[in-house]
Amino acid sequence: MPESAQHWPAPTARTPVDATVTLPGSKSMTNRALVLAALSEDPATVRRPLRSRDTELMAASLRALGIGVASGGSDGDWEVAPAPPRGPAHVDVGNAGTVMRFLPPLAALADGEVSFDGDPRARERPVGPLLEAMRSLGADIDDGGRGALPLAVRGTGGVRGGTVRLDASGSSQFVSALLLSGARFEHGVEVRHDGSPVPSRPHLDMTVEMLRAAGVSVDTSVPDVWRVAPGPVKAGEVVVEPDLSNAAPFLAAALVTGGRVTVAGWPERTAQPGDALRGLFARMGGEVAAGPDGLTLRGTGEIRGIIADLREVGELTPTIAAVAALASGPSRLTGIAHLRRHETDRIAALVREINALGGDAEELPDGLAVRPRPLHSGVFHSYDDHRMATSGAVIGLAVGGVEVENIATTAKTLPGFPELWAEVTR
Ligand SMILES: O=C(O)C1=C[C@@H](OP(=O)(O)O)[C@@H](O)[C@H](O)C1
Ligand SMILES: C=C(OP(=O)(O)O)C(=O)O
Repeated sequence: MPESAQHWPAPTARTPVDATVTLPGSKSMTNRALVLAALSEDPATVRRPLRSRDTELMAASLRALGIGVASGGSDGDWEVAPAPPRGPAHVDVGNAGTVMRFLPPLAALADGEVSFDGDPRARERPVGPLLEAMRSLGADIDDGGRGALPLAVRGTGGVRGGTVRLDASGSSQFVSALLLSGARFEHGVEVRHDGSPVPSRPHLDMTVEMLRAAGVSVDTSVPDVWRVAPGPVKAGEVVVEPDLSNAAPFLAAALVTGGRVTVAGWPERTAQPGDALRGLFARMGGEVAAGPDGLTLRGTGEIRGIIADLREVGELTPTIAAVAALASGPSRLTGIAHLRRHETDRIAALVREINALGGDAEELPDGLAVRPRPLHSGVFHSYDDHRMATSGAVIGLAVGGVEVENIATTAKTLPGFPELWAEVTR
C-alpha cells in the first residue's frame, strides 16, 4: 500500500470541543489482572477489561500456556480458569512491554519450554536485567546471550525464588514482572533495585496494590526494595478502571481548542499515572475539576509551556509534548531517557515530527525541549506507536491539514480511536 493510502486526515476543530467521553479499561490494570487471575487458586473474573491488541496478546499467551481465558458476561468481561502453566508453548508479545516482561517469570513456573518473540521492535526493547534476575532466582533461560528476544524459558514446574538485585532504571516492568509471579516462587521474592531511579513509580504502586487485593503479602517498607511472601493468589473479581493514560489526548483536545471534555468514571483514588494529568494540564492552562460525572477539563484559551520531570509518568510524554508544540511559551520535559526504548524512540520521534510541521523541538539527553513556533500542515508519522498517533491527532485539532500515518496503530491500547475521536471532536 502506498504511504499516502495509510494517511488519516486528522479532524481540525472549527469550534471548541465540547464532549463527554467514556474510555475503555486500563491496559496496565487489565494485563496485571489477567496474570494474577492465571496464577490464582480459583477461577477469577476480569470485569470491564480493555480489549485491545496488547490485552488480547496477553489473553492468547495465557491460553497457549493452558490457562482458560474466555469471554463472559457483558462489557467483554474475561472469565479466567487457572491451571498450572505448561509448555511447550509459544508467546507472541507483539510490541507489548507488559506481555514481554510479565510473562517470562510466569513461564518459568510452567512445566515445559516456552518460547517468546514479537514485533521487530520488541527485539530491541530491554529485557536483559529481568532475565538475569530470573536466572539468579533459579530459572533456566536461553536467550542466545543477547539479553533480548527471541528467547526460551525452560520451565521446570517451579522457581526457587529468594532475593535478587537488579537495575530497573530501564523499565519499571522488570520489577512488576517479578512481583506479579513472586508469590508462587518457593521462597517468594525480594527485589532490590540498584541503579538510577526506577521510572513509572505509579505502575509499581499499581502492581503492589493489585497483589495485595489478591491476598498476597507485599512488604514495601524499605525504599527500592519489594518483598513478596510465598503463598496463594486469590484474584477473585477485578474491576478495571478506565484507561487514564488514554484520557490524555481527549483532555488535551479541550485544552488546545479552549473547549470542555469530561472523562466519565474518573476514579476518586487510583494508582494510574494518568491521574497526574490533572496537575500537568492545569499547569498548561486548563481548569480541571472532578465531579459526579467524571473529570472535566476546560480550556481557557491559554496554552502554557511547562517545565516538568516526567520520569514517574513517562507514558504521558507524547501528549504533553503535542500540547507543548501548541503552547505560547517554552517547555522542557526531562527524566525520560528510558522512552528511547519504548514502542519507538519517543524522544527522537516527537522531535522529528514536531519539527517536520515547522515546530522548534530539540532532543535532550533525557527528554526534549519545545519552543513556540507556528505549525503548518503535513504528515505526522506514528512509528507504529499508539501514543505518537494520538499526539498527531491532538496537533491536527489546532493545525489544519495534518495527516497521521498509520492511525490504526492506536489499536495497541485503544481500538476504535478514530471513531471515538471523530465523535468527540465533531
Ligand atoms: O507496568 C506497566 O503497565 C507499564 C509501565 C511503564 O513502563 P516503563 O517503566 O517501561 O516505562 C509504562 O510506560 C507502560 O506503558 C506500562
Ligand atoms: C510504553 C508503553 O507500553 P508498553 O506496555 O508496551 O511498555 C505505553 O503504552 O506507553
